[in-house]
Parts: sequence; structure tokens; C-alpha cells
Amino acid sequence: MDFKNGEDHHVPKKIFSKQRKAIQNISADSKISLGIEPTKQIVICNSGLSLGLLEEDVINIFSPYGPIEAVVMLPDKTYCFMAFHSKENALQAYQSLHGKYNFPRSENLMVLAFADEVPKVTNPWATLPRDGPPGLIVLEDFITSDEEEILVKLLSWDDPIQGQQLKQRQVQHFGFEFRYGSNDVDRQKPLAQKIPDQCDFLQNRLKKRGFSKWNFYPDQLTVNRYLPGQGIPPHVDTHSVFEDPILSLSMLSDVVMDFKDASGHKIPVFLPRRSLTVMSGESRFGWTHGIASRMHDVICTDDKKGLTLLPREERVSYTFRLLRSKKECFCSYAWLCDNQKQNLYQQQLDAIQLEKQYVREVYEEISSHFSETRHTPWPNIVEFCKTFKTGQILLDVGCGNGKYFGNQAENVSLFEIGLDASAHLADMCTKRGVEVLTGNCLNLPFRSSIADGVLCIAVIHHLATHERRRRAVQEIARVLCKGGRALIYVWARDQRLQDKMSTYLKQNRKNRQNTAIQSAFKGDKNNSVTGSGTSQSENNLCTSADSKSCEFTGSLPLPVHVNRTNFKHSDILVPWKLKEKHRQESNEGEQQTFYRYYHVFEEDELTRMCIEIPQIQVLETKYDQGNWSVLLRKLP
Ligand SMILES: O=C(O)CCC(=O)C(=O)O
Ligand SMILES: [Fe+2]
Ligand SMILES: [Zn+2]
Repeated sequence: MDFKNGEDHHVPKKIFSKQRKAIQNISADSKISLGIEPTKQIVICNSGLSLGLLEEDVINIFSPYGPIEAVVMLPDKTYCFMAFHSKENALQAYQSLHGKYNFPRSENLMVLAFADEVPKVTNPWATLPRDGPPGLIVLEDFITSDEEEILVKLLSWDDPIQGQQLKQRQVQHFGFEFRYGSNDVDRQKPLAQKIPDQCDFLQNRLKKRGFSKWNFYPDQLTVNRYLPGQGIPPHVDTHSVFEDPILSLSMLSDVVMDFKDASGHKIPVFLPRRSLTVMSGESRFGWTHGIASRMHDVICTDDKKGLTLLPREERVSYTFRLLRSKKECFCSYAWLCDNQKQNLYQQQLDAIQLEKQYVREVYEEISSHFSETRHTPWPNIVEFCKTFKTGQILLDVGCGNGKYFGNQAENVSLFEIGLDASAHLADMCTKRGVEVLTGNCLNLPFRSSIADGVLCIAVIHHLATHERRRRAVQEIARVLCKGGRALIYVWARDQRLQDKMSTYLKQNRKNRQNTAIQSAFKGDKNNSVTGSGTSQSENNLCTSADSKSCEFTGSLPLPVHVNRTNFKHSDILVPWKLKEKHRQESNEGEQQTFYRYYHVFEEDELTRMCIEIPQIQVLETKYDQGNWSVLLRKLP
């Protein structure tokens, strides 16, 4: 037989590919070099403790081929190792068993390979973790055999009281039904079937065992019944529904329960029959627990020198829980917290709704008035536009009425393409002969790496979560070509820098009396680059800036900012009072006020957000008249 080519015509073809894959996977997993070149060590690629193969089985199968030096069984693996005294014996075993030996009660043929060494496990017991996750306590012999019998006999499984056949087990509920679809209980519908009186011993027993800190009067009980081979998928008992701790009484069979943390670290915990498991703190909130569906569990041998399998019996568990008075959870394990996940999801929905109602719909309504107030381009932005060369592509994301088109250097012609969420504003641009699309800055309708430059002025502050604002920058990074640059402006929360008022504040009439008005102010009423309420005509300015602050109104979802004052909150609504002549249907004498949502940026907030994005580099951060700006470059 030529091992180099792996040719053995007595071995079915598919065994070769199984072997090849196993060699790859097991080498990577065990960090031991494997191959088909004979050595004295053999890896059994497709069976091990977790598939029911015991150390003694390995000895029985391999000893006919020569004296065995070592057998290494690993607790969670579907493979195991053995070593002969000589390479010749290993080769003999290989030739007789590989692709030929049929595992009992299975269709599978044994797949073998040779190993450079066997894993060094002097005491296999050491490979089983001894400590459970923090906060987990297993109180052994919590109930007597008599009590166990009483509790088990209490329930009939042929005609369950409040029972259900799940895929992998049967359940019955008391106090409240646990709803597996939504993973919660209906507080409004307590069950007629209360927790049986026979469970009343629980509090006293806990106290007697020294756990008086849990004054635990559960109002919900779930009884699980598992047949050998059945289990419960990894889960966390819904944070917002149940208090801490959760108690579970194991009856009729020992079992191993697997706990897993966020990083995937797994700790199998042995739950002996008649023990009470107390899951509290981190083990209750920060780890999932589950029982693998299998016929046996891996445990250490009585002499603690090896590992062996413990067959499962029928098991009944009583899980006692206490409903929370309010559906909430503020734990620090957000990845497993339904409350915090729901909030994240809800935040997204709220953000989409907020942007629709308080950004996009408003810009459609005020577009013509808005456009009238936007003429004068901001000098630093024009300067940026002038850095591009003929033939380069410049995108303006959120171009509004397109006031930054055509600002390139003399004798330079650029490809300029704009995008705006407002169809009216995009229309106005199109009528002036510039290329503008209607679209969303979170999904730019452009191929990746096509733009030499991107402008994004006064756009990102209209997005209602950090995640969405970051995604907008990510999109800009995506469409930029390598080495391409972007300039982003957002409104700053702080309208005074080093005691100097921004133009926006200076436009407050009260402030104007004290401040010399700069000439720049004459050109564009809105001397701020933002699409903010700064564009209001003077008569619309709030004149009582300091007497009135930002307020929650009750009818609006966020506090309303008072124009021309410093910001009191980061997330606000900024009023826009629509000029009479722009109104669609005018209710005589009534001022029509629209509210636009803004997130105003703290110092460094924009820069920190951009730094989070790996493909880009922040070249410059500037405070420019009440705005924060960043100049970005996509890394080559
Ligand atoms: O059977 C057990 O011990 C645990 C049951 C469980 O985790 C549950 O019902 O949530
Ligand atoms: Fe559970
Ligand atoms: Zn939680």
C-alpha cells in the first residue's frame, strides 16, 4: 500500500475524503500534526467520548494489534487518540480497521489517521472544569429519596395538567404559563393551577442550608421531563420576566448542564439527582444553560484517573421562578438581555420613525423656503472643492439645493453628483441642470470605490442613533476610492468655543446688540453651514433666548430647542417657521411651525465615530462656526 498517495483499493472512496477533511479539522482543533504517513500514534477521527466511545472500547478494538501505550479520551470531542509501542503495530491496526471497522449500532466505518503525538493529558479529570460559572451553586442531596418520589408522583404525564409536548421534552406549568413562542408569561392570566403545596418546604430547606438571603417565594413553576437522549437547547431564562435567582431541582437522573458565556466559553456542570441548582448573578444573566440531547454524559471515573460515560435515565426537573414586578432588566449582560436587545431594536424603529416625520417629511414641506435661504457657500467647503482635478468625481451626499455644485477651481471640470432625501430639493437641482438623485445616505446608490471626493454637509446630525450616524460615514468610506477624501460637517452642541459665540448665536437679536455683526452675515442669512433653523428670516428669530430654555412639550417626542440659543440637549427638535408665501394651504394669520430633528455633536464625537471605521483616516478635525468638521481620507 502506498500511503503517500493514500491508495488502498479496499477502502471505500468516500472514506478518503472523510479522512482528508478530518485531518484538516482535527489538526486545527488539537494542534497536533496528523497525516497518513505511519507513526505509532493513531487518531480515531470519527468517534470519541461525545459519541459514546469509551476508553475500554478503544482498548478492546486496538489491543489485538499489539501492546497499547496510551489512550487519550477528550471530554467534548468526536475524536480520540491512542498510541502503540511500535509503528508496525499501528500500521497493522490501520490496515485492518481504517474504512473497514463498523462501529456498533451505527452505519459508520472507522476513519483513522496517524498522529505525530497524542495530547498530553496525564489526568483526564483535569480536562473537565471544576468550577461552574460565577453565581452558580449546586446543593447536593437537597431532597431525600422519599421527597423525590412524592414530587415525581405528583404529576401525571399521560394526562398533564397544564402540559405540552415539546420537540425534545415534556413540560407542565404552574402559577403562570411560560409561553415558548414569546419567551414570556402573561401576567394578566395566572393559571388556576398553583405551585403544589408539596413544594412549600423550599424556603425552609434553603434557610437550613444557609441560604436565607433568598427569601424566595416563587410564583411560577415549570416542570420538565426528559427521556434519555432528550435535552433543552441553550437559553437564558428571560431576563425581563424572572427575578434572580432561578432554582431547579433535579430528579430521577444525574445530568450534565452546559453553561456558555458570550465568548463561547463552555463549562459543563454536573447536576446530580436530588440536587438543587441555584442560578444567580452572572450565571443567571450572563451565561446560557442547556442540556445536550444525548444518551450519556462524560464524567470522571470514581478513581478520578480517567473519564467515562454516564448513561442518562428519565429525568424530571422542577424549575422555580419569581415573576418580576415590572418588565425590565438593567443587567450588564446586554447580549443575553431581552430588555436591552428590545431597546436596541425599538431604538432603531423609533429612529426611523423620527427621521421620517421630523426630517424627511419636513424638508419636503419647507423645501422652497429652505432653498431660498441657502445661497452662500461656506469658504472652507469651497476650498475643499477646489482641490479636485478635471475628470474627478465629487459626490455631495445630502446636497440640498446644490449650492456646492460648480465650486471647483478655475479651468477644472469635475463630475459632480448629488444625492438628497428630499425629492423636491433634488428636483430643484435637476432643473438647474445638475445631476442629483433622491436617496438615503445610509444606502448610497453608488458602486464602491468610485468617488475621488465626498461632501456631506449638515446631514449626519439628522440621523437619530449613533449606529445610524456611524453607518452613514461607513457608506461614505465605501464609495470613496483609495486615497479619496471626504469632508463632513455637523452641527456642534457647543455654540461657543473659547467664549466666542458662533454666528448662529450672534444672530440672536439680543446677542446682536452686544456683538459687532460680521460682514459675512450680510451675504447669507444663514451663515451657518448647517441646514439648521439658522436660515430663518430675522422676524422669526426667537428674541427671548435666555429667558426660555429648551422644553419638553408632551406632544412632541423630544425637547424643542429655542433658536439662537446654546443647546441644552444633544437630541432636540429645532423649529422652522414657514414663511407665509411658501405655505401650501394658508390658514390666515396662523404661523406654521415645523420641527426638525437634530443630534448636535459634542467635541470629538464626530472624530471618534470616524476613527471607529477601519478603512479611513481622519486628516483634520475643525470647529467651524458652530459646526464640527472632519476631513477624511480612505486608506490606500
Ligand atoms: O431541566 C432543568 O434543570 C432546566 C430547565 C430550564 O432551564 C428551563 O426550563 O428554563
Ligand atoms: Fe432555563
Ligand atoms: Zn438583562
